[in-house]
Order: sequence, then structure tokens, then C-alpha cells
Amino acid sequence: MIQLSNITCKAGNKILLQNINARFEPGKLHLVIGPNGAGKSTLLKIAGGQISPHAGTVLYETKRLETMSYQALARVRAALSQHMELSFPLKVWEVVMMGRYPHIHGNHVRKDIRYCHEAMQLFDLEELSERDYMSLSGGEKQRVHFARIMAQIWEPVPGSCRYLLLDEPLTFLDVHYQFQFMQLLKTLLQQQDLVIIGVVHDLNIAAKFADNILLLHHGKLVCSGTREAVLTSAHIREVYRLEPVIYETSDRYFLFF
Ligand SMILES: Nc1ncnc2c1ncn2[C@@H]1O[C@H](COP(=O)(O)OP(=O)(O)OP(=O)(O)O)[C@@H](O)[C@H]1O
Repeated sequence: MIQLSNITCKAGNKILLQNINARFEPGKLHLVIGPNGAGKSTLLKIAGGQISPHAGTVLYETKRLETMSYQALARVRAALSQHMELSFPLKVWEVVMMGRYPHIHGNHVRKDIRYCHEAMQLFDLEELSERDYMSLSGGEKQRVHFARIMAQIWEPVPGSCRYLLLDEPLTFLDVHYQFQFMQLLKTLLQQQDLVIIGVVHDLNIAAKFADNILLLHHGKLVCSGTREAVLTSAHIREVYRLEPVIYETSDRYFLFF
């Protein structure tokens, strides 16, 4: 579980996040939505320990995040950033192996190779394993980074959850891989020690896959909960200045604009 309590974050005089309280339990898919500039990436970076808040606390289970060493954190928490680019020649498997660095003392061992191989299988990357990363398409590169971050937290950690933070993971993916990726997250969540928080822009993706949706606007948490509670006409109008038509049946929930 990750718990954010009374989180406030500023840049100069600008308030990026104001008094955010949120709890991210394992086994559920938590998706953060909100318009451009709402504070979604900032929230994710604070939850992942990449930036520190000006006020408030971040707990990983019962541990305060700032008491964890960088290496201890990197062994349990993997983050996919919005702008991850590598501009030096590496093979695909070498990029995936970078995920294992927090676990490696000296050279990688057989176990690291196996985990990377399994992570690449998960994202259909076996055939690309020897390819130069820089020669890949945007969607292929994105899948390499999925494999890298999964390799980072492949092994369950005794006494701890594992945490996966995904900032706009669906960018670059075609609709097939978008759905495949979201389905895969749901499957991974059957391992009850995984906490997954993602940022997405597509409200229908959030409606279809999220167990818990957090709606941010101007650095404030407007509301959180189920799709029926969060993706209402009133919230969409207030935050996105659009009038949706909502189609709802017992198992489906769509927004049309
Ligand atoms: N270091 C900084 N200095 C000044 N302003 C910043 C800084 N970092 C972020 N901001 C501002 O804070 C606001 C929230 O940024 P953030 O990246 O968290 O938004 P977001 O919801 O992820 O947006 P998007 O959907 O466009 O990616 C934006 O207005 C951004 O310009």
C-alpha cells in the first residue's frame, strides 16, 4: 500500500498539488486522470520518491518514504516516466537488463537473465531481443521499457509489496497493444503484492479497466472512487469543459463526446 497524506507541492509560488490524501492498495488498478497541467505526473513522482513534497507524508506500508535508501526503494518500486529516451546504442535485452541494476552486485547472474527473458516474453519482445534499441518504433520502445520496469520488480520481495508507477504508459501504443497492456496489468494484479498506479488520458480506458479512479484538477483531488462515482457528467463538465453522453449498462460504461 502507498498512502499519501496531506501532500502539498510547490514550484516557486505556484502550487502544483494541494493537500492531497490518497491510499493505493495492492491488487487494484488505480488510474489518475485530469486535464493537462492538473498535477498527475507530479503526484506520481511524489508517490515514487522522484521528488519530495513540501508538506505531507508518503508511506510505503508503515515506512516513511524518505527513510528508505535509494537502492532499497529501487528494488521494490519501478517507474515508467513520460519522457524516457536513450540516445546511445544498446541492444533491446541490454535495456531490459538495466531494470536489474538495483539487484546486481558486479555482473548479472543467471537469475537476472531469466527474469529479463521472462519480462521480454510478456511483452512480445523475444524476436527483437538482439535489435538495436534506437532502431525500434515508438511503440516497440515503449514495450521494451515495460519489460525493463517489470524485470526490476520481477521477484516478490519478502515482507514488502512491489510498486509499479506508470506515467502515460499507453502513449505510442496502437489500440491492440493498449488493450493488451491494460489486460496484462489486471492479470499481474492477481499477484496480491502488487500496487499499480497509472496516469491515463483516455477516460474510456479508465472506465473499462480501473478499480479506483482519481480525478485531479488544478492540483486538487476532485474525487476518487469507482467510474460511476468519478466519471459523472458534472465532473467531466467541471474539469474538461465538455458535455459527455454517458452510456451505461450492467457491465459497460462509455463516454461519448
Ligand atoms: N518545476 C516546475 N516549475 C514550475 N512549474 C512546474 C514545475 N513542474 C511542474 N510544473 C507545473 O505544474 C503543473 C502540473 O504539472 P504536471 O506535469 O504534474 O501535470 P500533468 O497533469 O501531468 O499534465 P499533462 O497531462 O500535461 O502531462 C503544470 O502546470 C506544470 O507546468
